[in-house]
Amino acid sequence: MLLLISPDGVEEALDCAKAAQHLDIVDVKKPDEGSLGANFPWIIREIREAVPADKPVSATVGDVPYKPGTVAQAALGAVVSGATYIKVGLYGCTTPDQGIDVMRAVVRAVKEHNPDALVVASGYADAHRIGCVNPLAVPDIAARSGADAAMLDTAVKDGTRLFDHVPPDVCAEFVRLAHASGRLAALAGSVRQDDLGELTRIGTDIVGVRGAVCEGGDRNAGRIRPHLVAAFRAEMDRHDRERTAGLPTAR
Ligand SMILES: O=C[C@H](O)COP(=O)(O)O
Repeated sequence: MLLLISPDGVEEALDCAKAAQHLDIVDVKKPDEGSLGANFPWIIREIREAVPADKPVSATVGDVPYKPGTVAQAALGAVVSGATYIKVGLYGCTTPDQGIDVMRAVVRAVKEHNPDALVVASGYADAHRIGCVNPLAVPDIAARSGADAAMLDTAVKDGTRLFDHVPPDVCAEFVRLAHASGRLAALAGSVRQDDLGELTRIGTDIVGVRGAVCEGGDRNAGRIRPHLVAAFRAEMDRHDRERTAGLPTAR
């Protein structure tokens, strides 16, 4: 399982760089603009320069409306700025067809610029609270649009978590559907260390976190701390080892 960490700007990205050996992807977002809020192109560039070259930088394009042209341009901005994972939150898409329209436009805009960049279609575990597309529709949206990964995060960061909205057996189905079409499955949403056993067991490819590696577990007031990133990674590695050894993934 890969670890994606979301700093809120250059200063926190530098802290991520200090913990670079413990993480796999640095994810640029602007939390005060939403769960998948988009940051400025120059911040993506600065963060790309600040983190080691062998660590991919991801950028969120926002909690986007159903406006394929607008979103495609934003996605191009992210990839031009140096991101190689482009994440799109399908906030304003109420049907799978709308999600596919948006993601097809994004895939074309991104891959024409950089065929190696990965496009991530993200839905929301708490979709029922915001009226957007059902979480289990996201793997099919990813497959039919040519995106590389299907993801879930939470839209409302109020302390509720991924498994509060989409229980582990449904997340397992999400992962199964993504893998069935050859996509990666990424899961996030106030994930904590004690969720890692389940996330490992169901075969999650990428886990995304912020709050769990911020001081006090507070994604807003707390800052990302390298020692918390290291501790989170150690727990991931423990579960990975147990899974590889065929042991039950204990908490
Ligand atoms: O993409 C990952 C998100 O930023 C997760 O943030 P969170 O762990 O605070 O919900």
